[in-house]
Amino acid sequence: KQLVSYEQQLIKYFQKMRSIKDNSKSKSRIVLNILRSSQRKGLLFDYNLKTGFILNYTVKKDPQKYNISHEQAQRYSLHPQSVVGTQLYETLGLEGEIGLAIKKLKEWAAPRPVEKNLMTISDTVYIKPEPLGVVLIIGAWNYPWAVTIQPLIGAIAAGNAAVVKPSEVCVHTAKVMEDLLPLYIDKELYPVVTGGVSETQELLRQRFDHIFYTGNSVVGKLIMEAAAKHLTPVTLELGGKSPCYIDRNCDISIACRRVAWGKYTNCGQTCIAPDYILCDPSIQDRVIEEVKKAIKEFYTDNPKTCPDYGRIINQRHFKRIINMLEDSTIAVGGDNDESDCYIAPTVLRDVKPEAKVMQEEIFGPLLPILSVSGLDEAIKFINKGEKPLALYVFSSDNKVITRMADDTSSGGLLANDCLVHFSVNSLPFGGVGNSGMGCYHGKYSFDQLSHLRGCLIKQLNMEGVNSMRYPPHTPKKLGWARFFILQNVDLGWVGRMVLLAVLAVVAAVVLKVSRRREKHSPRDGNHQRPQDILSRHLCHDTILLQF
Ligand SMILES: NC(=O)c1ccc[n+]([C@@H]2O[C@H](COP(=O)([O-])OP(=O)(O)OC[C@H]3O[C@@H](n4cnc5c(N)ncnc54)[C@H](O)[C@@H]3O)[C@@H](O)[C@H]2O)c1
Ligand SMILES: CCCCCCCCCCCCCCCCCC=O
Repeated sequence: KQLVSYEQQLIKYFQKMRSIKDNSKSKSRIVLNILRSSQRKGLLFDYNLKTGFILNYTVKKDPQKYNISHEQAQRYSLHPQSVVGTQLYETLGLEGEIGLAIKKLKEWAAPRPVEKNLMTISDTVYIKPEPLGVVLIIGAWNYPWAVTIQPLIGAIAAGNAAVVKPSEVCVHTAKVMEDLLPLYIDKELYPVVTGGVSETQELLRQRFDHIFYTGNSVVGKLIMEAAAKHLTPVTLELGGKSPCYIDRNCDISIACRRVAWGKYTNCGQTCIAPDYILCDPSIQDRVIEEVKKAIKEFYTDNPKTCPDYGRIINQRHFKRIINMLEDSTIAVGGDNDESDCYIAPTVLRDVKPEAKVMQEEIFGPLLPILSVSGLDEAIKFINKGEKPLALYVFSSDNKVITRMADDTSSGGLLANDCLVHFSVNSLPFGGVGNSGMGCYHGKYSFDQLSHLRGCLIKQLNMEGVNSMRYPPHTPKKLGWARFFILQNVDLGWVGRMVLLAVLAVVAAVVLKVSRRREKHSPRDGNHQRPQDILSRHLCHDTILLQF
């Protein structure tokens, strides 16, 4: 019943929207009004809740409908992962984000009172989150649901309309999104636009209120350039080489199992995969052995036939990754099959910083090991490169972890594990420097896609207090202004009222006295020494503070 009346309301609004031609600003404003009340947002989420999961099952169950074979569905349509893997790595996170947004939306969207100073003590001072308008979401192919729908959840929660542009590289997923999203969320508020680079470029020529892009740093610069033409703010979720330091002092077997999971999940095509290992040469052989053991444990002796081991997304990427092997020594794996886009989980030993595999983000199942003499050298090496999206450190010594955290910078830092920080929705997820700007997940998505409007509501009374800011400006008034502006207060409601009354009386007395004095002295005739003025003001401050 509720949904029916909600839809009727929407229809009414859409009719109104259609009558406004070519004025995206007012159109989006009307869109926003529809979405503003949290109850309505809740209803939208009820629609959305179904989305990710139905997408997953529908295509798996009925791939013919999308004109693709079961094998293609397995490989490309949702994820180059297994059916269960897709849920673990993609839709589980979406479910969590949707649940959290439903639970917290009222709190996130509510006005946020802020600290006050003496000047604003009797005013209402707060931050009002408001929608930005229409957001353009450009997704990447490697976790197509996670990186496209998760920003959409934030956009909807924050009350925006959004244009969704899935990556053309995962062509089947894009088709599925285009077909199925409109069945569960409103196609006028959240249209899906498919297509390749030229379609994305055409979209980028339009004026949006925010662009949320996930993909590589080269295209990230083009996105920012296009956005600059309209002064549109951007979130750039980029990639790069995420280092992984394994300290001598740690349980190497557990560390390597976790690193192997982080690296070979989705065949290494994960933005936060550990790109390479830094370790002392004395533990390299042990590391290789333990990673090898983990590969066997996860993907059997023959990963090619293991349903949990993925494939490279296409032959262009396959060739790019194989080329990186050229000047390095293979310690584990290395076998591959171009016709099947298969590259075995691979470990490379004694890799030099100049090696091909170290020149760009690998984004594939190759794990180079580089020697460093210890933590200092590891930190130096990391700091020579661009700031990474993720930084991993494995150690049983908390001092090592703290030093790594203190002496480096990265989008996120994870000690003694890989990838899982992505699933913690109380942590901001995003890059820094070359790995991106802005962040999302949980409340951060809401804030990222909202305008945090600073609001100060005054009354027209208490004009006497304002005399200190009106000309003629005098050192004395400045002293008072300093005091009123620089003192932060948190006295509670009763305390505020008492202090306010006292201050009003004091201000009135002080102003009366100073006006009387000004009457008897010329306006510019102030010959007092600065230190006298200062000490007098300090004295006033002290008296007032005693109140
Ligand atoms: N930080 C993150 O959350 C995150 C998540 C996933 C991937 N990534 C990074 O993304 C990269 C892999 O993705 P990709 O870049 O191969 O994805 P991609 O090729 O799918 O490109 C991403 C999007 O950019 C658009 N695009 C491509 N070329 C364009 C151009 N010239 N102009 C305008 N738009 C263009 C595409 O249409 C697509 O929608 C890796 O570097 C990875 O680390 C980052
Ligand atoms: C106690 C067992 C809990 C198991 C939780 C497992 C959660 C796994 C979450 C991994 C997250 C996958 C990373 C996806 C990154 C997508 C963006 C980059 O490409």
